[in-house]
Amino acid sequence: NNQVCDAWNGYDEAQCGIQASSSSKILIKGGTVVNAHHQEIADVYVENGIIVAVKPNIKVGDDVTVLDATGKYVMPGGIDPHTHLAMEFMGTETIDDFFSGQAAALAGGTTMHIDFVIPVNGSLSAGFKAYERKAESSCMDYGFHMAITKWDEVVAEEMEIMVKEKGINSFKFFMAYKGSLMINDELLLEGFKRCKSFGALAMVHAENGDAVFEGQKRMIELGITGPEGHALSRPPMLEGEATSRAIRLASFVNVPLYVVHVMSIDAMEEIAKARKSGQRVIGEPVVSGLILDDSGLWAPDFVTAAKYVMSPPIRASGHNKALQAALSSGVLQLVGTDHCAFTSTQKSFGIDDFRKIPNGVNGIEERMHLVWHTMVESGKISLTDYVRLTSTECARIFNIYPRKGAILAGSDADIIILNPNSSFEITARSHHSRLDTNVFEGMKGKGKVEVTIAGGRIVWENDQLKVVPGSGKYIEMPPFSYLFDGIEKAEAKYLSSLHAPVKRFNSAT
Ligand SMILES: NC(=O)NCCC(=O)O
Ligand SMILES: [Zn+2]
Ligand SMILES: [Zn+2]
Repeated sequence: NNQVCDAWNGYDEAQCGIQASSSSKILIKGGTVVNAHHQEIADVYVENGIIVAVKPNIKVGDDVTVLDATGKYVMPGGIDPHTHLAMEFMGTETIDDFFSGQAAALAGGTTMHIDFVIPVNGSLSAGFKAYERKAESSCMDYGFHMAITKWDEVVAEEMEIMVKEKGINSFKFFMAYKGSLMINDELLLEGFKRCKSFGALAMVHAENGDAVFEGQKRMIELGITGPEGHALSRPPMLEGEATSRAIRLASFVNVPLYVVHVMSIDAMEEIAKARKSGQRVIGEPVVSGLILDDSGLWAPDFVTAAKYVMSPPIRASGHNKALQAALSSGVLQLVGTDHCAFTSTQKSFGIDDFRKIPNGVNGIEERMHLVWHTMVESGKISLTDYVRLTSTECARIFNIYPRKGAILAGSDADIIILNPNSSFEITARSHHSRLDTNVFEGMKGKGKVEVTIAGGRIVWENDQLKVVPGSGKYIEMPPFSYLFDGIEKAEAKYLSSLHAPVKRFNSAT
């Protein structure tokens, strides 16, 4: 039973059985295998979901599916560090659930994503349970970050359980969304301290939520109620301020920091400054911020303009190019999507008031193609950089490398074959998300993912998806990634620097 399960029309679990075992042995022949630090012409042999060998001229028997990759690139499947599938947000729920969002991802060459668990009434364990259920229909591997939306002793204890028992090694703190997800600096500090003690990565949505609230009031008072009011109410300076504050507080606590969806030069420059000073700060741009500018938000018709509403907002032209440069120069380290899909009907909740437009855009299916087109085709980055930015660095940061993010013997068989001479075109008509719009509508480019292999199964070939609900695995992510290496030495140095003034003070009194 090897059914094609249609993510748009839903799927019939009875029909979408476990795939035939014929694809459990695969040989990819003659392609250029690209890893983050090396590329070579080699064959890749896969058995039972694992890469068994990577070398030239592998000979196999008749029971093996052979894919010819001559003239093409064989690369680790993309890992998207930032998605929101089946997320309840702003009075509604994202249209892509774990099945449809992942099917779309696979069609675009992404084979793993990390989604954000939102606590239920502040409870991390209730949130985790809810997301376990949401993810039951998964057709590709996934991991979880956890959001922290309130603070008390229970939350502090549950953080430890999440890290030690549930495979979560990162916590996101929202500095925006006043009145719902936003936390204050006191909570941010408490959370950072806890993250540090468990070797978990602290992540921030960096916008000054109080100032955004004020900005929104100003817009409404001026009679600006359309989608453009969204961008006008939360300018780049508010993203820069929050990024700087989070960076300084992380430095104060001496914990590594990950800034999600870096959308502006203002935020990027704060990250650049901190990294230059030696602080461990990771900056994640998302594909919408890298590629688009804010012109769509000014479209005269609401449906078009509202589809671009996300937070922080898509910025004026110039920010995107600066973020691309920061990515190629190493100031920013990996690319996510923040895939958070709301239909035009859902977006129309805010037809009279931009504050009610559900925030979020698509990208999970488009990221690999758009980063290829914008960064590799244009000569801004190398092939190996492409693999690092779309896959390997994410695996390293979240401590699952080299199981993920590499084409090496022993790694999971999550592989794409990209044809640099073939082309792609993005339209809502043909994409695999359930969304009825696409913020990248009409974009075309060279370099197409022709085959996706996830967990050793060929799930995308000849423009056809073959996905099996329930086949995706939850990937536990252990704490203390490389970002924590040596951090206690820096701490010891800091503490010893305090001794001199303390001694001076003691001898004077
Ligand atoms: N980014 C956005 O607009 N929606 C998703 C929630 C978040 O990441 O802030
Ligand atoms: Zn966010
Ligand atoms: Zn997000």
